[in-house]
Amino acid sequence: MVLEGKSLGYRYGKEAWVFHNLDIQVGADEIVGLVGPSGCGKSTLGQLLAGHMRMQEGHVSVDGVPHRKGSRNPVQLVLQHPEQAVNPRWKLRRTLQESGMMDPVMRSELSIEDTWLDRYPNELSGGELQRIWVARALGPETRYLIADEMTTMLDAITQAQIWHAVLRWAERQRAGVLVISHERELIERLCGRVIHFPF
Ligand SMILES: Nc1ncnc2c1ncn2[C@@H]1O[C@H](COP(=O)(O)OP(=O)(O)OP(=O)(O)O)[C@@H](O)[C@H]1O
Repeated sequence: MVLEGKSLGYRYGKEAWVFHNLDIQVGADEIVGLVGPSGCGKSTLGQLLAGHMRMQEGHVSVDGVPHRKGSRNPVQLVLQHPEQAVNPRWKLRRTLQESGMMDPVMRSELSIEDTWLDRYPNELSGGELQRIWVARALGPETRYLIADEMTTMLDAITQAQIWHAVLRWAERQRAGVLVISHERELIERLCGRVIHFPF
């Protein structure tokens, strides 16, 4: 079981290629770090693996099947700014319900309080809203999580809580996680394998 990108290439418009002929694998059950200098293409790669951008070269497969982003994407991407990921006009209960993610265990592990669910996104703090985004991403159909600077803006306690919940979820679900981060300590603590990009 593996999330696999083969011979990937991407360029924005007529700009130079960000990368070319790139192969990457993240096994289910694996926590893999992706590190590299600013601008080298880590976020671009994350978007391609999650199917959020159209491939220009190569292909991505999820557990041996070509990746097609449907209503239940098995590859979930969580970024830094949750306010851009949720519908500002929906109360958060609806946001979680729409994703089929009302699992009380997950909510408890992420310390999501029931009262938050009756609020709009702008009525929560950044850290509270990020927990909602993470909960939404970790549904039963999710096979791989791509965490692109997912906890960078958060305080140490919230960071630790979120990662603790993600690691427990990954273990239960036998899911793979790709951790994109500039924080070396975090990568060293979490990841069994680290990919240095560009490679
Ligand atoms: N929408 C865009 N249009 C044009 N160029 C872009 C766009 N998004 C990113 N780029 C360029 O593509 C390259 C790779 O960007 P990307 O965000 O993938 O890098 P990164 O490694 O994630 O960087 P950082 O560590 O700073 O987040 C950079 O040179 C960037 O300027």
